[in-house]
Amino acid sequence: MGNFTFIETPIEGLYIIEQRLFQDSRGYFMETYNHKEFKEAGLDRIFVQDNQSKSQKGVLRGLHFQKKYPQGKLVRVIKGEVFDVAVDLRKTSKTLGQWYGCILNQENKRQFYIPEGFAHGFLVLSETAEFAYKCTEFYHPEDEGGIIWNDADIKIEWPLDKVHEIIQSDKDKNWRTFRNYLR
Ligand SMILES: Cc1cn([C@H]2C[C@H](O)[C@@H](COP(=O)(O)OP(=O)(O)O[C@H]3O[C@@H](C)C(=O)[C@@H](O)[C@H]3O)O2)c(=O)[nH]c1=O
Repeated sequence: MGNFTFIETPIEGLYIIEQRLFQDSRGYFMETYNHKEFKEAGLDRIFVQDNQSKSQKGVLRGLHFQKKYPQGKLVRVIKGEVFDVAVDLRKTSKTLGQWYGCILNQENKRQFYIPEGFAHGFLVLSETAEFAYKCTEFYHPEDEGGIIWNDADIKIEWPLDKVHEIIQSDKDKNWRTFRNYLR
């Protein structure tokens, strides 16, 4: 039996991943990535960059993607809690424009696998959150794209009742709409 459970979501290619937790008197141990097991689950990807960020409550990062150099992302929360969202931007997908969101926190230790072709973002629900992720492509700042977080067509149900204010970068306040992206 493997250490990972891959849970399908309503959007093809998006997975919630749970790991076996080995607890003992010292604390716990878990694998967070295992190429063989991911490959057996159909996620035969090479990750080339690992990132980590810390954010205050109410911080909303996203919705980001890269155009010519799309990134698959394996994301998780080390400390705190976020509402994490992926939006299907694959132009031939039957779920184009649909979103899926999940709670990632230090207790559930869930990971979220977001393949290439999605926009990604998250809202921090705890006082602070430390977020870590692996990417299948390098960061190309000149190639970065985005969709506005509150797009009227995508209609993400952000849990805004759990934060007092939304804190964003100027870049993230000014992304285009999904309609504009489709043109
Ligand atoms: C993402 C990234 C940023 N940076 C630098 C550029 C900038 O000066 C600083 C902060 O960048 P940003 O404001 O774009 O960081 P951030 O808003 O955290 O961007 C991230 O958001 C989430 C939602 C994602 O999905 C990620 O792929 C990534 O786009 O870090 C890198 O050097 N390498 C990277 O891979």
